[in-house]
Amino acid sequence: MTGKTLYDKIWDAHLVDETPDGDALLFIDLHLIHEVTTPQAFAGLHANNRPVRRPDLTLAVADHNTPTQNQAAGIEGVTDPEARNQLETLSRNVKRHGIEFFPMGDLRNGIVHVVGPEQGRTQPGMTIVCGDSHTSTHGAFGSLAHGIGTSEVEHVLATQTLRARKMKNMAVKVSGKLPEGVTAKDLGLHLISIIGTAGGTGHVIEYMGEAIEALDMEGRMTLCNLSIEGGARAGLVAPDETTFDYMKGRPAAPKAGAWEMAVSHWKTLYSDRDAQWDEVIEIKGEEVPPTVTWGTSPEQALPLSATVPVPEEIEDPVKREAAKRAIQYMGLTPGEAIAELKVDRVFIGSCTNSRLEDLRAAAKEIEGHKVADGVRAMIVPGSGLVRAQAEAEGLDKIFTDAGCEWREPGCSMCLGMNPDTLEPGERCASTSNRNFEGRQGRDGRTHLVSPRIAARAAISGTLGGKVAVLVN
Ligand SMILES: CC(C)[C@H](C(=O)O)[C@@H](O)C(=O)O
Ligand code: SF4
Repeated sequence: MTGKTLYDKIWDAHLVDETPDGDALLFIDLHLIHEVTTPQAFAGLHANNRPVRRPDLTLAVADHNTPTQNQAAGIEGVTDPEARNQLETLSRNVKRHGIEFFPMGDLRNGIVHVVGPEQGRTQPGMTIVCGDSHTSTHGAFGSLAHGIGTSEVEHVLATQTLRARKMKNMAVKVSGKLPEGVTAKDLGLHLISIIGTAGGTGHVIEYMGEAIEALDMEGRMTLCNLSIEGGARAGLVAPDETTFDYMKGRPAAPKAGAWEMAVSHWKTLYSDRDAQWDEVIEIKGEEVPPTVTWGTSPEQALPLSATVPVPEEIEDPVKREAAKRAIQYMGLTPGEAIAELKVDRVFIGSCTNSRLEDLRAAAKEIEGHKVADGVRAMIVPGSGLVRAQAEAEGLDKIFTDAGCEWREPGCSMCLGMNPDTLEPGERCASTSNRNFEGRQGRDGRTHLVSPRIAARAAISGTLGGKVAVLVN
């Protein structure tokens, strides 16, 4: 018998039933919900007069369309009628079904993919779903975590199971060490530039190798978060001491004797040496450059030191056309240095990069500098707890002294469903994960980068982050 991958192990442990042609039913250990993708799901339940099967395995937050200022004013302070309606509907639904909810303004509230791990609700070996594609983030703990659609949200609410089909196994092996200053964000974007946005389609990606083992949990979450942008619904990292250290003592983590038992189970969660892989990608850690997207797709990513592609030099006709269009939308000139592009805005936040380590990395660059003239920089912590801890460490002071805006938690300008948006034509260095046309506001231009590069862009005014030497 051949060995199993980590994905195979979690799948097998959660299989309730499977037909011979592969239609399976999986038990779901944790269902995360937010205001945008649940209203119809609850409405469907109510129409059929069904209860929520396991409110105890469900956790709700309000994150996508919450404003990032004056959250203390509550829903009353939300002016957009659609946003307000979604927030009110969620509050009503969680109350009716006895679901734990961290409302806007609660210190524990924040972006769903920051809150689950922070609370210790996300645990190794679990199956985790949410009506949100970046649920892949939670795979950093060695849990099978992926996004689902609204009709599936209704199904999980009603039954605590999910209809699923087994995906394929892809291994991404990263050997050696990442160069100094190169982060999980650079690695994720670099990988997508190699495999493309469809490269992981139909697969679960397991990240492994020395460079992955060396990542902290924040880095692993960043990388797993980006799996969906590479086409894979889920990403995984096998749990290890780094995982257990992060989890220990978190509110929902197992306590006392249960902790030891949990850890000994979690230690069985790895891919066997003789596991079968459908696809293997190998990357040398040393060769991963600081990476930035220049276009309107996460795969249009290049080293920060590169120049904007010249479409005529691209052989593949589909890619050539895509590059032409992206260059036009992004207001670029073929052949110009990416590092020299001037930015108008900087956004440090989103479920990709809004955790404490991300803010620390940004603060390290910004400390003692001022935001460049004409640049507006917004720092949006991923949760109220991240915000409070950052303040306890004085990071907010570093940011505000430099002239950055220090905001309250939420998805914010990652997708601009709240008042935080780009103006048409504005160029933004953003630590988020999507850069398609209009993502951060109509005609806004997004360059996806690490917190380190974003912070340097804020103080230098250019993507490449060279702080101008002032001569007077
Ligand atoms: C609103 C939600 C459905 C969406 C997603 O699933 O990813 C959002 O979080 C995003 O990042 O675009
Ligand atoms: S921060 Fe962005 S990517 Fe993450 S859940 Fe919110 S909108 Fe989606």
